[in-house]
Amino acid sequence: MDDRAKILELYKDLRVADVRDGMDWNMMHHYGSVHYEIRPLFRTRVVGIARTARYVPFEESVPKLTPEEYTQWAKWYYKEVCYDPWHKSITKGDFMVLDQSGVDVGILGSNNSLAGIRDGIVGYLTNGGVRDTDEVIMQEVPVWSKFISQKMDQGRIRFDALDVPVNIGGVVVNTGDVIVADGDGVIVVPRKLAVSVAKYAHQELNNDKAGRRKIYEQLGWELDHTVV
Ligand SMILES: O=C([O-])CC(=O)C(=O)O
Ligand SMILES: [Mg+2]
Repeated sequence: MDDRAKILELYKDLRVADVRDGMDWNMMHHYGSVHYEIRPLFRTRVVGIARTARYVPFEESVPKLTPEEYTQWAKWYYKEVCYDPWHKSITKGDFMVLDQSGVDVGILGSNNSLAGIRDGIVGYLTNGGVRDTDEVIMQEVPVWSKFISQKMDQGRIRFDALDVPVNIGGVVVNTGDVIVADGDGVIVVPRKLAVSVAKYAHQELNNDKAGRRKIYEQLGWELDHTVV
C-alpha cells in the first residue's frame, strides 16, 4: 500500500471531533479547524487528500453583447478564463479545495461537481459558494461551503493557480494534507503529522465508544456501529 492509501485507511473511521483531539494531542491546538461558518450542504462524512486551487476576482468588465454573442463569449470564458484544470489530473481520493477569494459565485454546481466525483474526487471544500444545490444534494455530492450562490462564474471570477497554499476558513491548506469533514465541519491535518494525529484520534474515538457502549447497556439499547 502506498503512503496515500495507508493514510486514507488510517482515517476511514475517524470523526472530525476525534481528529481535532488528535491534533490537540500533537500540540496543534492553534491549527486545523476550518471556521465554523463553512458547513456541509447535507450531513455526511468524507476523508480525502487535499488538492488545492485558487480563483481570484475577474478584473475586466464584460463587453456589451447581444444574447447570441454572449453565448459564444460564455463558452470562451469557461475555456480560457475560468477553467478547472484539476479536472484533468484527478487522483482517486482527492478532496478538492477551492479558494474563491470572497467572490459571490457558485464555483461548484450540479455539473462540474458530479464530473469530479465520476473521476475519483471524494468531496469538495470551498470558502465560497455552491449552486444547483437541489441536484447536488440529490446526486449526493459531498460539499462543504461558506454559502449558496445563484451566480455563474462568467464576468466575475477567474482561475489563478493549482496546488498552491490556500486559506480556507483561517486554515492554510496544501495539496497532500489530510481532510476530514462531517456534520461538525472540516479539519485539515498537515501530511507530516498525519500518522501521529491518527494514533491519538483513535485513542479518543475508542474512549468515546467504550463510554457510550456502557451507557447503551445501562439503557438496554441495542449496540450499533458507533459503539462497537
Ligand atoms: O458551471 C459551473 O462552473 C458551475 C455550475 O453551475 C455547474 O457545473 O453546473
Ligand atoms: Mg449549473
